[in-house]
Amino acid sequence: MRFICMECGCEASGSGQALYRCECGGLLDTVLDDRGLDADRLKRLFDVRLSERNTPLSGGVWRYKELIHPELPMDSIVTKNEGNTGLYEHADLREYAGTRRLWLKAQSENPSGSFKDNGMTVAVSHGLWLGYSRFACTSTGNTSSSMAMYAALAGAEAVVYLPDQGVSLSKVLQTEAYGAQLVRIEGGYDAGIRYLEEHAEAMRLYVCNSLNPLRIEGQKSIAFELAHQLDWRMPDWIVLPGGALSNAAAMGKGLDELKRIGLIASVPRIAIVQAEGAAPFHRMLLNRESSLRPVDQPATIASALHIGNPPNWPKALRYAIERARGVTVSVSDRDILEAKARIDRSGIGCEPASAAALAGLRRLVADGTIHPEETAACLLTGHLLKDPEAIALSLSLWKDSKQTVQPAPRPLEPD
Ligand SMILES: N[C@@H](CCOP(=O)(O)O)C(=O)O
Repeated sequence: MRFICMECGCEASGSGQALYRCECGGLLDTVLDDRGLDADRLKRLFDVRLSERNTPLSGGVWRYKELIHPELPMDSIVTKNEGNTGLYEHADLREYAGTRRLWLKAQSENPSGSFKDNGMTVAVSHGLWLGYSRFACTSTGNTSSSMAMYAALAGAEAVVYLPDQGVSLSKVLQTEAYGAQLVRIEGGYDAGIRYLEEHAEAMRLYVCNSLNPLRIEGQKSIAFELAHQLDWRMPDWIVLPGGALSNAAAMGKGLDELKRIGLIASVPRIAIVQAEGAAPFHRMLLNRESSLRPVDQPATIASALHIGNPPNWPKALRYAIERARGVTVSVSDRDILEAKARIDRSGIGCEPASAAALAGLRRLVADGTIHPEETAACLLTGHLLKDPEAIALSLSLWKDSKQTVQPAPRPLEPD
């Protein structure tokens, strides 16, 4: 696997070592060697693997191993057959969004309840291959739950630098239940990333946050599985929530590779939806700025979007905006809760961050960016049970909006 700096273009090397950033400070990106990859042969291979049950390559990530981590030895793979998640259509949600067709890809059905598993199985497997036995992250709760689960499966140690702001209690409990050691830190996710960048190497900790390029490689599988489920014919738009922007970066990179190999005919456009109180990337593009100005105090009901300084913005810019002709939009917490209530009542269900995708799609159709005749897929990133407080809030919003004065029952007339 080759690691190239996004800033200076240098190739980073360091055998047996975890690589996150170049010496110049730029993010590292991986380059897929697509020589010899034949689209028809790959399609047949992926179909065969899909038809198998409970083999390491039958899951929705490692099924696409050739496009994710070709050289990783099979005995380093730690997997729970993650991916293989549902793709749903629901008439009420399509009507609410206003598009001709709408699919919802429920990464919330992953083993730890979020899309993080797609990337984490790859990051942890790669770390084990390099010889690490201690895995670390900072997190608003989904990343830590996922990392703790895979570390426990591998019999390794998990250390979580837990922010004292913007996390959901049930996600923290899930992380602890998988046996992770929790170290409280002051500040939010952004402070945690700064801490790990400074100290992880000295503590021989393998960092599993999405600034680790292997996380992005794993998350590309969401694009691959979506394409596979739709028989390699993609919708016009893919709409996803933007916090740390790993999803946007991975989706854009995955689509770019699918197109290059000839597995899809064209790259769908990407829409990134940020919460109004944590929208530095949207603001940067809106103001045509060339670099991101962090939001000091992110504020949103969507715990997974509680991020003011998304580390992956250069990758999201390259892959989701430039190569996938992407757009950004921001939505209010109220919009998020309203969309969440609809997704929950459709029987699919999700956490608030995921609902931002549907709220954003509705906004983009209303403002004319997306045409009603176009088709879209929204990515649902986390499970409904991840954030119980938000369930209560969206339920009361739903009940208020539906409250009508019931006519008093009439007494029965005697015959
Ligand atoms: N929502 C995330 C925050 C971003 O984490 P990362 O894994 O992309 O670094 C979380 O669950 O922690």
